Amino acid sequence: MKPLNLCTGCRRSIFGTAWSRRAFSSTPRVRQHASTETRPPRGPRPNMTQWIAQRRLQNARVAGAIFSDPHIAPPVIKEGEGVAYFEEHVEEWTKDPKAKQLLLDFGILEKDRDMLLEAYAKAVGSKELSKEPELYQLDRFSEQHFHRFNISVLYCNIFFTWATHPSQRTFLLESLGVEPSTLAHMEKLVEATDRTYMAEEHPVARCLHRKVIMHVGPTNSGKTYHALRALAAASNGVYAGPLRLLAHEIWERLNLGQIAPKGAEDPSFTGTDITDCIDSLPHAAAIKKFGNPKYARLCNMKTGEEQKYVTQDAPLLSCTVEMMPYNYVYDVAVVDEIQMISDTQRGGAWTSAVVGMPAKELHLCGEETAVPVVENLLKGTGDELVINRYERLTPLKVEENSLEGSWANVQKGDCVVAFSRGAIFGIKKKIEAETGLRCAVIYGRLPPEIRSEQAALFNDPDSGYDVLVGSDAIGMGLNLKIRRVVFDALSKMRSGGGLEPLSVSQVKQIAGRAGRFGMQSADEAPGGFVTCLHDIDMDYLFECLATPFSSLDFARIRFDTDSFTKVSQALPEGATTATIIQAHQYVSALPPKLRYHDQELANLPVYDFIDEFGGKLNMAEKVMHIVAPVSWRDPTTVDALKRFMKDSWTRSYVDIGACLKSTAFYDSLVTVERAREAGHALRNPSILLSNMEGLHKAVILYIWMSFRMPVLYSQYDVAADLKERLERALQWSLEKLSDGAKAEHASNRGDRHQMARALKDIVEGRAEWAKVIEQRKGAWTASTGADVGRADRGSRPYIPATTKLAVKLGALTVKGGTSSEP
Ligand SMILES: Nc1ncnc2c1ncn2[C@@H]1O[C@H](COP(=O)(O)OP(=O)(O)OP(=O)(O)O)[C@@H](O)[C@H]1O
Repeated sequence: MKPLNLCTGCRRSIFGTAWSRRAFSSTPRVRQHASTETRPPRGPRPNMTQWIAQRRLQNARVAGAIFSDPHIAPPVIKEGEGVAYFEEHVEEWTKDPKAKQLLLDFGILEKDRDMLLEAYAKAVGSKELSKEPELYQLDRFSEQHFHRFNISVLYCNIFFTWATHPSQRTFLLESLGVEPSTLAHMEKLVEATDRTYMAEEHPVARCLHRKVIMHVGPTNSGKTYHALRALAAASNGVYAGPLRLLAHEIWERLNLGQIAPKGAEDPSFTGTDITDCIDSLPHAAAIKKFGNPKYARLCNMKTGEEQKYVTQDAPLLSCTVEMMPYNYVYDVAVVDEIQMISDTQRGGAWTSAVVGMPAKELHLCGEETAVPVVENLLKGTGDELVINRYERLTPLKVEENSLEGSWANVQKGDCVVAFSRGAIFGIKKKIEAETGLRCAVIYGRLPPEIRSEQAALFNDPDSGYDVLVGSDAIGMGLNLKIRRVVFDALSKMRSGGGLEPLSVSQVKQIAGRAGRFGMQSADEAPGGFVTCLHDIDMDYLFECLATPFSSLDFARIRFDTDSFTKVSQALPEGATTATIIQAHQYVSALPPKLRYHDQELANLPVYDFIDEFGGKLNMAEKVMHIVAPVSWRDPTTVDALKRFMKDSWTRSYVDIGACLKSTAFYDSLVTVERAREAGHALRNPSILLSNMEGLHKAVILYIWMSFRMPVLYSQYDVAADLKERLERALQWSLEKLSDGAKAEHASNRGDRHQMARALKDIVEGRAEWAKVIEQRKGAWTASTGADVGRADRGSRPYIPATTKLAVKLGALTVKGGTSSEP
């Protein structure tokens, strides 16, 4: 991105004439620029634009070291210079010890490996491969590589394509003397990893001629609104979003009739097909109080950790993208936040939905950036694509001035964005001390339920909370009444260490949360504002907001049990989990603009853990543990997983109490509960909070497992109780941090809670499930074999209620103690 040194006049033309509210009320002051004299009080902060330029230069200098050092970012290769780079650096890759070891791990004999690498380097160096750029997809070298390891992956990938191409066969076998068994082995590996025709992996979707409708535009432009109206009008359908918070919200809104179906404006519209029987529904009162009975739809909900069934055969389903069902044909499917298709850890779930969702009408909502990759994926499916583009519904204005480094300038309705938990609590403390305003907090480690509570406190004008301090977690899934977004900084810690600037997309997403349509009070002009704490960050803010979105480079793909099994069979016996995953990445032939999740490579040490602790797991269970929601950088959840696995060896079931109650994290919960009962203040609230957040993640992991291995992880109810206790304690602790705020507010939040209770009632009773479970038990015993046997020896196997219902609905197939869910 080129730095845009915008003068005031240019900014006006970009953001419109009314871009600064302060400009109207006061004489514009002379902007201060970075210098030692004007340095903000927090210490030296580099100008973002200069800093990015410096980092790119550093990256270019270390190009030679990229293959071996995972912490060095690959260089940015300019468009058109990719092929030259490929040819110039090939020898470095062929001599890289890690690349050599990898090929040995893949089962290539040392002698053959060295001959092949030498021949490959010669062939590339002599421009032989550049004559067929399409076969080797050499344009991949010009893509923007901000992800570690990618260049090494490309070299290896092209190496396999070259070595197994029929045109090389005679040369490699006869002239070079490579063993035929080595070539046969490489061919087997290439075949096992081949995903070139991934569209064909979804035969049900391929039988339909789908209409794919993309709703694209900036935040707050009504994209989801239009897609949801189509869903509310469909005779059956599914909504899939990135967060369980979002799945829950849409579930609530559909059941309560808060989404007007497409066509409701038509005078002949009489209501949905449940209008006649609304009075007999358990949530009739809630529908009448909180929604429009004419629009109410029956909708179930399914996330990784939670399932809510309003009725056995509800025509609609709201879920998280990973939980999308692929075994039914729907009339309408809505997939939200489609730009997440390139997410390095979860993007594969969006790719599968785009290619394989069996829906006659598939709505994809999100940023314009995703259009090219979706177009590319749909080339392989033959579906029809329609693109609807939207504009922001309310203006977003950039303020001319920063807060000049002072928290005293924070106002009611502001949302301050910072990028570490420590910074968030520090800022909250300062704002409360300097302004007397009260701050709610939202950050990624906080459970979604608590994030939602904190958002409700901020939105409620009578709660006593005026300001929100949050991380980029505010960027998605929450309807927030933000008047102005204030960036504390425009850089954040990268996962491998060190700071990195926020991307244009991140800045736009976060800034765009200000001035949400329909969230303003009647006396406020529509629209939102954005600024920074420090003057020095303002140029980068302007630059990001003035930069058009650049398209996503690629969509992500994930491995599944099938590919994992195939690849492990093609590798030498005893290949480690890490090697199986690397083979997917380094060998696989993919359609253009597709990449495996980076997560898989970043987590390699973690897979040793699966080998060490998961010795008794079968392939499907291994994959399940790999994709489980474990924050591998969070020692609490990793430790919890270890305890769960060890417990499963020694006991017939995983005892959540035995695993978690002896930890310091559980002690923190007890300490907070005692303080709450006694009405005492908290000592070290930050540590207590952090411990409880970790424990919450461990409990969520247990619940996630209990849906997939219900016999082994049999204490769903105990885990659910613990989760609720933790959420109450977390919420109370956060409120305690704001002395003077209305602590009792959370326990008496009026309508919102009434509505939540009413919706809880609509989930069917458990007696009916128990009957079904009895009927199914025989079949289970036969199919689960050892697992049920083990459970029977210990204690009566307990199947979580929600799993029972899912089984009853045929939504889960319980086999080998594991569901067939992703
Ligand atoms: N035509 C409309 N009439 C009434 N309300 C609308 C209309 N379009 C959008 N809204 C409301 O405006 C708000 C923003 O819309 P929506 O959530 O669809 O935007 P979006 O572009 O998907 O935003 P984001 O990407 O930020 O989630 C919502 O509260 C939605 O109900």
